[in-house]
Amino acid sequence: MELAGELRAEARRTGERRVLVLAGEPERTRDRAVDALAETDIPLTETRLLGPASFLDCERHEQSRASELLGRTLSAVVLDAHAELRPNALGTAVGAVDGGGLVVLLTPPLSAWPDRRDAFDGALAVPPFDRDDVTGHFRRRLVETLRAHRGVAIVAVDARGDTVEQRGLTDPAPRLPRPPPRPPADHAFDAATYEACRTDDQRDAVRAFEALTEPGRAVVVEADRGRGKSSAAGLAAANLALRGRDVLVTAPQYRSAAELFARASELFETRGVAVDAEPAAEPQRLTVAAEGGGRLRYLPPGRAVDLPDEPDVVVVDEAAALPVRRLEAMLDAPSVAFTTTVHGYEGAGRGFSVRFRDRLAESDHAVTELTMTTPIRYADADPVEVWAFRALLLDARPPVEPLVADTTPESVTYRRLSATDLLADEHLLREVFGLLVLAHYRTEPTDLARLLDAPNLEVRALTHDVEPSTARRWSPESRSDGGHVVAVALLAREGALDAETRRRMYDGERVRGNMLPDVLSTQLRDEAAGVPVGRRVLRIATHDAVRSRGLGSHLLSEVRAEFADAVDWLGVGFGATPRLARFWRRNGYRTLHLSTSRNDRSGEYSAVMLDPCSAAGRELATRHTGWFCDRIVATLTDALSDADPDVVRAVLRAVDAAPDPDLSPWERRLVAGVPTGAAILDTDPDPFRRLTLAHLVAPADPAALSDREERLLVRKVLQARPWGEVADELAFVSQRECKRAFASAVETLTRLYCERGT
Ligand SMILES: CC(=O)SCCNC(=O)CCNC(=O)[C@H](O)C(C)(C)COP(=O)(O)OP(=O)(O)OC[C@H]1O[C@@H](n2cnc3c(N)ncnc32)[C@H](O)[C@@H]1OP(=O)(O)O
Ligand SMILES: Nc1ncnc2c1ncn2[C@@H]1O[C@H](COP(=O)(O)OP(=O)(O)OP(=O)(O)O)[C@@H](O)[C@H]1O
Repeated sequence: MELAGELRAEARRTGERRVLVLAGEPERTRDRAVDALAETDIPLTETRLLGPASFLDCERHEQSRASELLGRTLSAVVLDAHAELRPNALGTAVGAVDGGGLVVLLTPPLSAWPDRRDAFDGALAVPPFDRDDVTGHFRRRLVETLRAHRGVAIVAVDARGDTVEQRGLTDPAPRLPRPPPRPPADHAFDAATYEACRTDDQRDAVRAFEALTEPGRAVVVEADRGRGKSSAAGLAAANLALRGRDVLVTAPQYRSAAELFARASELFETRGVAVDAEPAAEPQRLTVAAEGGGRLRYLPPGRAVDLPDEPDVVVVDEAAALPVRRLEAMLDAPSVAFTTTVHGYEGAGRGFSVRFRDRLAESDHAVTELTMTTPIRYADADPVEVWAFRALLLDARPPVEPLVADTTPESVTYRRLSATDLLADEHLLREVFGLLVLAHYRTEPTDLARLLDAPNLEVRALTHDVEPSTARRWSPESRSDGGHVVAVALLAREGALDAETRRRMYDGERVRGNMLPDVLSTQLRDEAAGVPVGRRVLRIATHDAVRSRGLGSHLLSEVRAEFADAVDWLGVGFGATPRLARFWRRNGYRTLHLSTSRNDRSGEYSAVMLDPCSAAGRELATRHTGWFCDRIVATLTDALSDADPDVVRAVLRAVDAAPDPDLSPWERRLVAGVPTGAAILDTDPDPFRRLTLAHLVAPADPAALSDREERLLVRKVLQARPWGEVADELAFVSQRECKRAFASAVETLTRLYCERGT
């Protein structure tokens, strides 16, 4: 097959990538792939195979282990999709191939592929659904994009021979090589640094990093993958070290920061600067040998948060992958840089924006922000990037702000969007997916497949209808009524599980989907929790230009109106923050559980809340509320002793109960002795805990205690923290002062809860 050689030649000439699809029976396409690669000059050392069969003499991984390819620079990746296609593996495969390289995709005959159910589809079939309930929309759309996009060759392979359906050659006019960037007009780092930059974007990023020379600065660089942000940080970090700064670098794995260290080492070398490197294949510590020289060191995030040896500058690479709590800890350094990937082939992460932006803005650091767009590893106009971004919706965005700016709850329409509706209208699909991406930590290509094909998921949205003057032009086949998506909710059907599934779940076996029944039956030991049926709000997001206008609440009330007669409960599990807990409470959801370990990604404790809709739902909620009230005090002094007091307050306030402190006569005398200084908490904290719980869950007078008094009760009484620590945290001038405030709070609680009926 000469086509492969031609594709490779064109890819090399243009610095772009090409895709070769070989469609047919597994063995035939595998044989063809071997021939095709042999026809190119790509060595097997620069080739990887993703799939179950070892038919090429190169490194091979299962699709589930595609992440082994992340950050690699390869000339060819062969993805064998006969047994299954995992969308994440497709994204990762494309992302790992450099300009000049080929992605080879082995598939069943394309016309039949969408209707076949494969192993990945099996994973979308969560109980009580089975594989036949899964649809093939994602793959149908994928095939359409393969057929429609430039740079994609399709060859049908069958017993009669090969049929080239499309050649994938684009015959581009020769392009002038990109001129190297010139140093900026004024710059503090030397010219050699700027000469080492590959693009104007990278130069601008390095220039922005100059700010870190001073304390009190923060620099944020956002880019899609492969734009050279780690390298920019490396060039800057080397300069800071040359100026005597101690630069601490952290990243989820050293692998990501390795490029940063590589650029820094190269710069030291070109400048002829002697460095002491840690003697290892991958030096993680470089110290400038000259007098007054600084250093560059890597520490994993868990150690970096303590800022050992008080670094001058901290560089956090791939910040979106770290929990917000860790990012916050870095703000204690004099200057900090954060680089984050917005659209990666393996998924888009907006965690950084979602929760950290506000905290950064509130910090004392002056913030400089920058975006890098020009790719470095392949040419700017690479058609394979265009195809992959479209096929996997990696660049989906919500509508631009002016289109939605005047939205109100009165101007919107509630819409039930089926997968067919979404597929019929690419704009609508992009807006829905874009909103989900923008508002959440991590959205992967697999999430798109799930949205389009999983039988247990439903999409509900609010659209804002546009005035004719601002309405975008609709293509003739578009079936949308012209509204723009301003809020979206993704709902998962859960529960209604048969006895056998419930038993397996209760015994600790993992049952896909069904997160709330799973938590309630396995962890909270209630086998019957899987009987009622519900809808879990898997995600909800409002366009950030129109938040806090009641749209999220409006969407939830429409969802309730639609489902109240059909389900036993509506529910949610989310990384609890005070604002979010308040949002759910105001919308009628009530706490049943607060997890005892932090979520890996958000770093928050997860809350489970329910809004019962039927007698069975109410029964479920009532018994779990009771158990929650019985255990939460013990958990707060133990596993949850470090939970944020405002999270604890907000989560307790959302409990649907009125716990009775029920103090014995002796306990009342103990509590009554505290305001006068006669008695102390330590004698028996238990009655104080019951009083505090009663007040935080169902206050007799919600304004009786100040926020600070309530935090003090959480920290000291519920979480049993030492007086000194509590006094410091709550900014009391002394422990005495703190104890006095405690005595006064106890006096209020006594008045509210102990004088009744005595
Ligand atoms: C299962 C889950 O999806 S949980 C995660 C929820 N989603 C997110 O955190 C994504 C980002 N945030 C958002 O998209 C929105 O802020 C939503 C969906 C939380 C709320 O939507 P809105 O349309 O703003 O809600 P609405 O106007 O009805 O209610 C506002 C209340 O929501 C809460 N809220 C508003 N903004 C935020 C925010 N950025 N983060 C958390 N809570 C918020 C507050 O309690 C707010 O009340 P306030 O304005 O008096 O402080
Ligand atoms: N100035 C440079 N000099 C030499 N190589 C560079 C330079 N900038 C980028 N590169 C190369 O381009 C590729 C991408 O760069 P880098 O890893 O810095 O980008 P990134 O935006 O951090 O990407 P990722 O998100 O994939 O980690 C790397 O292979 C790197 O070696």
